[in-house]
Amino acid sequence: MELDVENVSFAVSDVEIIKSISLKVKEGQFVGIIGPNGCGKSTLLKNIYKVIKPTSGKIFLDDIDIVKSSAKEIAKKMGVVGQFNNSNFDFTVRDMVMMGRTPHKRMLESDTKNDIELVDNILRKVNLEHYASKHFSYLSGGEKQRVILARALAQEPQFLILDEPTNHLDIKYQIQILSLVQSLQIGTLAALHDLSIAAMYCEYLYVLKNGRILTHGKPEKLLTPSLVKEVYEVDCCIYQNNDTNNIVVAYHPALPNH
Ligand SMILES: Nc1ncnc2c1ncn2[C@@H]1O[C@H](COP(=O)(O)OP(=O)(O)OP(=O)(O)O)[C@@H](O)[C@H]1O
Repeated sequence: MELDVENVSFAVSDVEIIKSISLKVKEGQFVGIIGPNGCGKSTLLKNIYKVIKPTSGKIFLDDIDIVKSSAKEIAKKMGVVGQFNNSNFDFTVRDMVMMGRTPHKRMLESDTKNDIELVDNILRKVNLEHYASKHFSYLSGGEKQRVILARALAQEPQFLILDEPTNHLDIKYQIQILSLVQSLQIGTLAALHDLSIAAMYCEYLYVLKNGRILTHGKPEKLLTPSLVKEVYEVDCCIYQNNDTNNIVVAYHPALPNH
């Protein structure tokens, strides 16, 4: 599915947090949003996954008007891994992942053999098969993050929204989870903090600053030391690793009184 965001703004008490943002995620593309803390990444994503409503603008997933459609209708197509995933209820890991099937069910419909097999399969993919009967609230941050991704995958989404999905993950799971998402070959829009990781997985990047799109492009062209300086106020060098071909961003430490 293709995401089309057109001139979306969102304001709270007349203060515009995101300003006339337009972006596209084409069929099967993995697109990243980067930018400093507080620039509006989560606010933009929340508009797209319907937690908040844009003050103006249009959001379409293929021909589905996200602003006008019901949350259940959207959940059949779009999986979401949000930033804060604390649950006040003491569900098991299996229960949490099974919740991903809800949009595809009628009220009070019980779990089918297919649902159970699907959930088992996804738990294996995120290395949580031995955690199925553990309580979600007792898990570590990284384990919780993998459960939330597993729940989104159980929705069998045709589009994914990820808000800093690798937040709590060690490097093995960062790579495992993003590779897993990449292998799905569905449209994905992800807010990411780590620029080297963003360059490794994203085909296209949008840079947000002060609630606006500052620039956008393919990582290998877009990411330059001057852009990083402008956006993050940090000096860096950027090179392509000969062994992996990955683009690597290496930061200079800040000098005292800098
Ligand atoms: N409902 C709200 N009311 C008032 N201010 C808000 C609201 N939601 C977000 N903001 C403000 O809007 C700005 C953008 O927040 P947002 O969470 O979108 O940033 P972000 O780019 O995701 O940041 P981070 O990288 O730190 O997660 C912040 O300054 C935040 O305090």
